[in-house]
Amino acid sequence: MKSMTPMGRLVNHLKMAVAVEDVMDLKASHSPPVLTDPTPINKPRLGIHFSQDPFLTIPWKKPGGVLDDVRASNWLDAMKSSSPRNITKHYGVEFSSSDADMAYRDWMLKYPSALTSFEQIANNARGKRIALFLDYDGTLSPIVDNPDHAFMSNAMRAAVRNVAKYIPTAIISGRSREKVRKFVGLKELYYAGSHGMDIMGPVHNEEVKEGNLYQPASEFLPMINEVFVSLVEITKNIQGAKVENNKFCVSVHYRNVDEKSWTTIAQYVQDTLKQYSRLRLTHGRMVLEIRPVLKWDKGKAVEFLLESLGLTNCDDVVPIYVGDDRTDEDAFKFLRESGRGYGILVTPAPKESNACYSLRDPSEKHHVIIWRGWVVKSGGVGGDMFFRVWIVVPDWSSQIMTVPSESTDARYSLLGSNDMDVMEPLCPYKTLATELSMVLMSLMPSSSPPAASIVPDLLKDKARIGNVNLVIFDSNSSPVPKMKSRINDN
Ligand SMILES: O=P(O)(O)OC[C@H]1O[C@H](O[C@H]2O[C@H](CO)[C@@H](O)[C@H](O)[C@H]2O)[C@H](O)[C@@H](O)[C@@H]1O
Repeated sequence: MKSMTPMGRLVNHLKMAVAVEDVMDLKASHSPPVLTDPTPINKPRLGIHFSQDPFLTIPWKKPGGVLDDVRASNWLDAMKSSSPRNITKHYGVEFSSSDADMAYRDWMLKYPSALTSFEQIANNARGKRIALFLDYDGTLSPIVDNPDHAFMSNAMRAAVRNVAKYIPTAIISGRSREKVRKFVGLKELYYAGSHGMDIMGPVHNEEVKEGNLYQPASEFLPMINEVFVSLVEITKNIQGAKVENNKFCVSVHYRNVDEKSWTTIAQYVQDTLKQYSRLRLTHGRMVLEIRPVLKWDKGKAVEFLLESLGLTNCDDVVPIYVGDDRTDEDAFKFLRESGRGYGILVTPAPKESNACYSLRDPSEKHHVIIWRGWVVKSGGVGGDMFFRVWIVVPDWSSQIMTVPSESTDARYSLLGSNDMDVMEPLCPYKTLATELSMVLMSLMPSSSPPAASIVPDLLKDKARIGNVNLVIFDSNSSPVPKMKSRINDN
């Protein structure tokens, strides 16, 4: 029997999901989720087991809006602690930086660094399939004051593009799907916008603009638009406040608002929510997020995508989720509770989490190392068999890379945290550079000294390298097969 492609499985799952929605929709007034696939939907097959009631049971409820993860009296505290920008002053308590370091080190006993634990994670995943789920803001892009300027770097984009060649990769964001997709700019990924309420598979055919969608909250669209307009209006005189329409949810940003006005902004949001009993509030980093009272979150989105990819109930699948925010906890929790995969929390300050590992420095280079590592470990580039070849440098006069033979004494490791530094001298060959760096990583014995400080010198002085083999890289394909044959030639 012909095996189904991931996209075929997604389409299939979308059909099932609509059926799920049928079961969920006991109130009959739902419009069905958008489904661009015209095939009629037949009987339900519940791949994902949802409760029959799609709405949250609210144990604590005021008339009107629902305060989800905080009580009204704690809004201000929650707002203050929502974004640990300065770890020497966290939860209002001053720390010396050495105290903060020590606290962080203690905390890391519970949430070890994903960087230093990479080999261990990779060994546990050996021979298994990895699925990668990435949050966007604060994970792939640095937190910045203006949400419209939260761009990810080209190096990060290249790394995600590369890992997605070998591992199913999804972006799960609180942003609208369209916006986050525009920021990321990679059509080959899965995207779940609006905290997972707007899911789309990769678009392979340029003419099909929207791909296949799953939008479990589509009935809330008019309500969300209404709330957006009203929040824009009432907050317009609060300097620095910004209201963002994320399609199935609305973000009210207070990062640039004077702390004295936070109570006012919280009051406005609370007043608005009172008029909408079917909306609830969650907290993000310096942002209040208003969303439907639906049992749907980033954890559900991960579950949905695993199902769509045919990766549910498989012992050989290791889902990895990387995120920085409270809303990512739903995904960490899903992985933890289902006993599968690992959550990696990106945070500069200790905090309780359902993640297993941590990344302190949200700087791109750490992620890049990890994604490239996954490519190597998943057999995409190199693999163990290439661990005994030495170093790669570009020949600047042509797009030819040179590989010293084993007779050279250039044994340097790129598994340290500085290998992005190696990329810098390779800028003229940016596309190639990422491939190149991945190969380097796969080629270097992990126990050897860091190459980062040495490679720039090597680039300047090729005479030091000794015997070289020439390997022509094609930036559109993995360089390894060519390299392999070249090495075997010797
Ligand atoms: O799930 P995410 O992809 O992490 O999205 C969550 C929110 O991210 C954005 O806000 C955050 O990042 C901004 C840019 O760095 C920052 O200015 C803001 O303070 C952060 O909260 C986005 O603008 C929101 O709409 C998302 O809900």
